[in-house]
Amino acid sequence: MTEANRILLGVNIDHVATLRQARGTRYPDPVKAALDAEEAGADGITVHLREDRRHIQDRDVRVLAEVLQTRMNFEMGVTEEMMKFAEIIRPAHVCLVPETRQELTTEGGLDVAGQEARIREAVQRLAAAGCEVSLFIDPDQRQIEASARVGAPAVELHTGRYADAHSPAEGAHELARIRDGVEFGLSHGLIVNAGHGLHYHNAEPVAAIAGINELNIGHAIVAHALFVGFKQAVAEMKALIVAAANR
Ligand SMILES: CC(=O)[C@@H](O)[C@H](O)COP(=O)(O)O
Ligand SMILES: NCC(=O)COP(=O)(O)O
Repeated sequence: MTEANRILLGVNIDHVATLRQARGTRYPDPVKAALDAEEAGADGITVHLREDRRHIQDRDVRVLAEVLQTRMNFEMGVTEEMMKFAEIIRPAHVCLVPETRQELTTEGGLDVAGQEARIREAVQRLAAAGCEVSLFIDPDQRQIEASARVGAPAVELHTGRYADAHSPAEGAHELARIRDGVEFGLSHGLIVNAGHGLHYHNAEPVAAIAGINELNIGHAIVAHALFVGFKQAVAEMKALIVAAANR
């Protein structure tokens, strides 16, 4: 019997909170979504506490830290406010992401190469708080090398350009960049995750890349959950990526 290839699914619940914040209600509760996701096979829960608090709120993160059975992947911008918050919450994983106020969603990867001293200091502070740090970067050799140099144990490759490709040729080109990035990251001793913009029709080729550790997927799961329920949406995505990783 051959051993199955392992691939983890991190479920991002930000957009459950987006729906709640649209009306300032108490529902839908991202904490309930997180617990349902765990029951349905999520390996971790991802939340992005944005500086403008457009979706996830501080309280959501505090409650999740107390109730999650799996682990939290806390996405944050590299600001002193977020650093202090993470040092209090001490999530198992912290993913450092670039953030700009006006963006609709995270537009590109973190420029680690352009600010190594600042990112190194953040990685060291978070590691001292017991967090495993990953850096959300474009699949770019220069950024991967810089991520290894600053001492991050993991990177998450931004799959947005692949997801937004306008033609099959562009999609294939972006997928090849991700595949090369995974190989390059592994050769530098990094744990390599990926995510952003992945959905039920484009996640399989990424999941099939050998050596990839985890996919973080949110918007598409939340959208599908409207029609099939949260647990079913998570279970379908998990089955899809596990099958792709073992094909
Ligand atoms: C960093 C990242 O890719 C996720 O946080 C994703 O962007 C979901 O949050 P937003 O849709 O607010 O960007
Ligand atoms: N880091 C990517 C993530 O958490 C999920 O992004 P998306 O699936 O909501 O685009």
